[in-house]
Amino acid sequence: METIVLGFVIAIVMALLYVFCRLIFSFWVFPVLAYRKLKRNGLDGPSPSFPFGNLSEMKKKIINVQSSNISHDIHSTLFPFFTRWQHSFGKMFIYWLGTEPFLYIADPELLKKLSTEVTAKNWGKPAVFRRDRSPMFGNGLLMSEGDDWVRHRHVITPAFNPTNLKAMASLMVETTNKMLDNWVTLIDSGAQEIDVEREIIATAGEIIAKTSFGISDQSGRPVFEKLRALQMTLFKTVRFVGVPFGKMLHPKKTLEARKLGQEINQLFLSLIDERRKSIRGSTPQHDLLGLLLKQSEQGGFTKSLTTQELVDECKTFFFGGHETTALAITWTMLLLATHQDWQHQLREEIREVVGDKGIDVNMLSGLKKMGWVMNEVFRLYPSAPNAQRQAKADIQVSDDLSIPRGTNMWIDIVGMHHDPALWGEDVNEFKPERFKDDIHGRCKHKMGYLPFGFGGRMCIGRNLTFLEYKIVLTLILTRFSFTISPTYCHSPSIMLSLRPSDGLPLPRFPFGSLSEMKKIIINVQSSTKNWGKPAVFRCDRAPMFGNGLVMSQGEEWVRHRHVITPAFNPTNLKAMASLIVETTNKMLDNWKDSGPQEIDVEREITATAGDIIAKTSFGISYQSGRLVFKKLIRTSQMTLFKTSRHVGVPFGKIMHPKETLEARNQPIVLAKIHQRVDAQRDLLGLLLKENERGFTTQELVDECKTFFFGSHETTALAIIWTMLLLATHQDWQHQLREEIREVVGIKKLRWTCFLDLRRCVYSNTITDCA
Ligand code: HEM
Repeated sequence: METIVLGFVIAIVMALLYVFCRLIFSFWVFPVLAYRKLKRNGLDGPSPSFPFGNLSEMKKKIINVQSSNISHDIHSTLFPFFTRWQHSFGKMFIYWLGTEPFLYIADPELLKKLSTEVTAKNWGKPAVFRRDRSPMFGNGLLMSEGDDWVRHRHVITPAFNPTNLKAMASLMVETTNKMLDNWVTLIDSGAQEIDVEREIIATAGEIIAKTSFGISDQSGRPVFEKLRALQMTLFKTVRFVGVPFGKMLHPKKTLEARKLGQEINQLFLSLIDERRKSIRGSTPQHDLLGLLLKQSEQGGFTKSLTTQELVDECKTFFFGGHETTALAITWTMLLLATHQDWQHQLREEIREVVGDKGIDVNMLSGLKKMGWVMNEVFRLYPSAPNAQRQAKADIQVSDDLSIPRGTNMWIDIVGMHHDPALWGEDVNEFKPERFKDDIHGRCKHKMGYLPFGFGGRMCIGRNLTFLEYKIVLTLILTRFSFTISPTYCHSPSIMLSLRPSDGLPLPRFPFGSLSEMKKIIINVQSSTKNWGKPAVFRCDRAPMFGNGLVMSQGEEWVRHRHVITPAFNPTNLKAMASLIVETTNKMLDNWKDSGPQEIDVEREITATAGDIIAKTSFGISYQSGRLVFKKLIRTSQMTLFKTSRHVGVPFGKIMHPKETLEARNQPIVLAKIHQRVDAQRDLLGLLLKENERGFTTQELVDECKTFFFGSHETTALAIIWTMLLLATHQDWQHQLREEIREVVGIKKLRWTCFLDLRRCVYSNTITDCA
């Protein structure tokens, strides 16, 4: 017995020793050996500390620089540590992400030598990134290595042949026009600003969903929302990539990323399943997914992809295929807004090349200047700011430089694109003419300009990007012109890709046709989005407003505002007018019939405004509208604001348990929502439509409450105060009545000055009031 126990203990001790040794070797011995080898080659770098490497220094220095002065010198603000280390150690040095040494490269000559030595198949990707980014890209083309990479690339390449790309053009035009029509509606409806970055990303997403996966905006939207959430989880938080057990420092984020990754996998799995079924029944589609499936079913062993590989490719293309292009267009809008001469030149070019006819793909190559602008935008603001590699074998670069197997490399694309030694002293200036007669933009080294990577692993989607970029920009420039607001704040940031950290909102702007251009003001300062509401009020007033538009913040607010704005476009507003007249006349008839006794005007007008909003925004009857309204106002407002409460005091609500419970009014609103099944174009109709696309029922309830309260009482009070002021300023009352008589005419006024109101809430002197 003792021998068994002893044996058991020894086995455990051995196992623990083995795990310990492995950890020591993985996190200490191997990285240090690789580091020493690199140092022997004369490479140096900042001193690391165990186990964070140089991370603490890197994180400390990342400041989100916001400036009203638009400087394109973004390398020194986004990567100040790289700029500093470059000064000390040159364009090639070693730095550490946790316990992983990285060879930093901003030297095009070294890249050239590496590309000649190593074939695409023999490049690996740093294991630390493959693991970290796996919820997003899995083992898709971007992350795969060796023979796997060859197989994937072979299967995917035909999807980007010119015939397939051309076939995508009409969908691109259609989807972009839909976005631009929406801008017009938003402008007409008085929207204060449009977040152009968000709009363009959504449109690029729709384009990739339709063209590569043959799915509608509606089915693609959940994928994008989850991908976006995943991107936020992975790249917006301070994380410790490369630090042993670094994920454990953020267990919540790690689990969230894993969960989102799995949910996205599930969405794609069902998409793939559906397509598999439909392929058997009908002719296969020639989009990316169609090709992947066809190859997988007929391609034989060398060409087929497993279902998991298919899912990973879908994720890679969904993400990689829309955000990068959308960001390039967004940065272009910013640069054209600050360089009106170029905006003008491009518009002129479009006029000459495309004219008033529809866009023909064959014409796009004639848009030469647009090509220069595109290249210059890719230089100054490359959507993919860096590339990573891992050496799969020792690389003998030169007699005195050998890069050992397993070395991770970080290729600083932004660094090279902003290097004055390669581009000259005007490196940080927007000068598209650099690319006039030279596809490398007169860069002193051909490998100094790498917006799409290099060698055999160059971006597979670049031709799709060129096509989409030119189509979208042509349509935007044809319908809109734009300039920049003096309050613009420039703050590029990295969230895997290079983006404006606060989006690119345009405040309401007029639009014109190609022949009649007007100014758009670009206000890239997203102050509205960044305003929050005091938490103490958000919590206290939750029964009344929930997290509806009045109380929502940040991205949530942008999304809600975006959904709701179309409900207030002129067509919808006009349609409300007859209901407003009818409901008001009903109230006035009631006043007339009420005899000489007093009328509480405040109560009457508030109730009528409530009825109006019930009918016009929620399409519900006078009676049911009144019920909701009464419940909301009398319970919430009276309970919340009429009693003396202890807002801001910890557990203050416990001091008023009755009012607190009474203020919860959600069920009545929910019941009303459930009754609505029709598809009207009023506010609730729009919200319900959005509900099907991801607006939660709670958000729906909160918006209904917000609008029920916010939209009737405020207007009613304005009318009531006007009545009081007109009652005390008879001259103005008279002038207004005269004006109405002139403008509207006597026939349309059913009665003026008929009522003899003895009392209203604020005054008992109002007489002859209409
Ligand atoms: C402005 C647009 C784009 C930019 C700046 C861009 C940039 C890049 C860069 C720099 C790489 C090389 C990464 C590396 O070497 O580690 C790359 C690879 C890749 N890109 Fe793009 N890309 C763009 C658009 C697209 C589009 C539209 C798609 C797909 C529809 C796409 C899919 C991919 C894929 C799958 C790879 C991996 C290729 C491989 O390793 O074989 N990209 N891209």
